[in-house]
Amino acid sequence: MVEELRGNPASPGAAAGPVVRLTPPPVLPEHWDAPAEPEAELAAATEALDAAVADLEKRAASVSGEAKSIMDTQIMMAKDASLTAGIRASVDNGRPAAWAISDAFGKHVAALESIGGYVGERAADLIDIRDRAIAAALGLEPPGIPDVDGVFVLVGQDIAPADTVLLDPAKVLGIVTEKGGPTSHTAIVARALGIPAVVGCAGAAGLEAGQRVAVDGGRGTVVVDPTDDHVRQVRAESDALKEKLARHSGPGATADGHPVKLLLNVGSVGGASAEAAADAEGVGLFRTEFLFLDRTEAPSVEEQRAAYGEVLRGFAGRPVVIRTLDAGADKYIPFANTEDEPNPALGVRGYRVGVRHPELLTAQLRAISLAAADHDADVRVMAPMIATPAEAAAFRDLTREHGIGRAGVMIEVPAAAIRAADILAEVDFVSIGTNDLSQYTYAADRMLGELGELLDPWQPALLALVANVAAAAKEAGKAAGICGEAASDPGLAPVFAGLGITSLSMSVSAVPAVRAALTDYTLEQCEVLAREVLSAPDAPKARRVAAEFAAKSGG
Ligand SMILES: C=C(OP(=O)(O)O)C(=O)O
Repeated sequence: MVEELRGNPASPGAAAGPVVRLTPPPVLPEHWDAPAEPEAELAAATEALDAAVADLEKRAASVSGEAKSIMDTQIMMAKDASLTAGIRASVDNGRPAAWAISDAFGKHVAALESIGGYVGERAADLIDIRDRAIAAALGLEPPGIPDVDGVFVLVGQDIAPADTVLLDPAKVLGIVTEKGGPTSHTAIVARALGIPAVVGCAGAAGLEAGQRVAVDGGRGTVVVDPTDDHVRQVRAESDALKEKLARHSGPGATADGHPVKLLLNVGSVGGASAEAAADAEGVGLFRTEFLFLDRTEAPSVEEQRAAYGEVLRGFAGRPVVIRTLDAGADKYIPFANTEDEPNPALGVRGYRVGVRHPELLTAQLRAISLAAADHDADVRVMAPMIATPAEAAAFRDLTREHGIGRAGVMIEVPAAAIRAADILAEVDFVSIGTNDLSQYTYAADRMLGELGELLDPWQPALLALVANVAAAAKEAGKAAGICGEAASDPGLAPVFAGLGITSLSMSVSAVPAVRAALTDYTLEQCEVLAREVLSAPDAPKARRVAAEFAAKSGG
C-alpha cells in the first residue's frame, strides 16, 4: 500500500520528484584532544571561517533585494573582530579549530537570543555561519541546500532563514519539513515563491535521498513512492493550475464580477517592484518596522517621508495602507519596547507603544502625511493591536489632526473581532491580521511550529471571527480586508469573498493563484461555500467540505 504522510498545509499546489535532503548542521564529536600545535589550529580555524565567508560572499553576489541584505549582514557579523579574538582565546585554552569556532560564536549567539524578538532571530543567521565554518574545519559538506543538478523535492528538519533566500523555484519542486507551522518562515517563503510545501510533517524524518514523493501543499500530504499514475495525475494538476493562472489577469473578482481587491503586503522600500505593482490594485499592508529595526533611535521625519515616498511612487491613483509602527513581541525595537516584559506578545506592543511614546506615533503620522502630499497614491493609515473602540477613536482623531483622510485599524485581537461593529463605528475601514488573530484566539505562539495545527487559517474559531468582522463591516457599509497570511490561501479566497471580505492583501507571487481561485464561483456560490465551511467542526473537515463543494460545482 502507498504510504501517505501528513503535515501542515503550508503552500498550495502539487509536485512530484526525488527527495534531496538538506545537509544537517555538523555535530562536534564528543571527544577531542588538545592540539599539539595551537598555531596550526588557529590557522585552520581562521581558514575555515574565511572559507565560510567567501562562500557567503559568492552566494550574496548572485542574489538581490532582501536576500542580499540578509547575507550582507551575515558577512558583516562573521567579520567581527571579536569573533577572531574569541577563536584565538579558545585555541590558547587548548581547544582544536572546530571547537574554538563553536566557543567563539557561542557567546554572540547567546547574547542575541537573550534579547529575543527580531534581534533574537538574527541568532539563526549567526548559527548558520558558525555551522558552515565548523563543517569546513571538520572537512564536512556545508549544511543547508546541497548543490545538486536537476529538479527535486527539498526535505529536512526546517530551512534556515539564510537558506530560504537561496530557494530556486526552477529547481525546488516542493518542500517538506519536519518542523514548522503555517506561519513559520519556511511556509511564508514557500508561499511567496509559489513552491508547494508541507511543514510540521513528522514522518519526513524517514524520507531518504532519491526516494520519490508526491507533495500536496493544499491538503498537507506527502505520498511516499507514488505510483506512476499518481505522479502523472500530480503533474497534470500542476500543469492545469499553471495554465489557469496564466488565463487570468486584472482586478480580483468572482465569476460573476463581484469585486474583491487584490492588494500587496510590502515590508521594505524595495519590496514592491514596478512589475509587482502593475499586477496589484494597491498595497493592503505596508509594514513600516523595517525603518526602525536594527537601530538605536527612531528615524527622523524626513527619513521616514523619503522611505514611504519610495513605495507611494509606484502606486499613483491606487490605495496604499500604511501601518503605523508595530513594535514589540516578534518585532522588538529597543527604543520603543521594554526588555523585561514577561510575555511580550501580550505586552506593550503595536498601538500601545504609540500611547506610551506619543512622539514616535506623531512623528510617523507627520512623515506619512508629508509623503502623501508628495505623491499621487491614495494614502490610508492603520494602527496595529487595537483592542477597544476607544483606542480606535483616539487613533482616528490623531490621524485626522495630521490631515490623513482615511483611518483604519487592524483586527488582530479577539476582543476587537468580537466587538467589530463598535470598532467600525469609529474608523473608515478594518483589516484583519490573521497571523496575530490566530495566535491570540488559539493561545498559540505564532512562532512555535509545534503548534502549527492550531494556527491553521482554516480553524473554525478564526473563520467565525472573520465572519463576524465581515458582517459588521457590511452592516456599516465599510471595507473589511484581510492582510494576514490567510489572504494568500487560494482555497480560502472564495470563502472570504462569500463572508463579505472586500480585499485580500498578500505577497506578490500569491496574487495569480488567489485571483484565479476567486473566479471559480459566483458570489452566491461563495456564500453557500462559506456557510458550509463555517459549519465544519475542525480545519481538516473544513478543507474537505471545500473540496467536496468544488467537486459538485465543478470549481
Ligand atoms: C498581518 C499581520 O501582522 P504581522 O506583521 O504581525 O504579521 C497579522 O498579524 O496577520
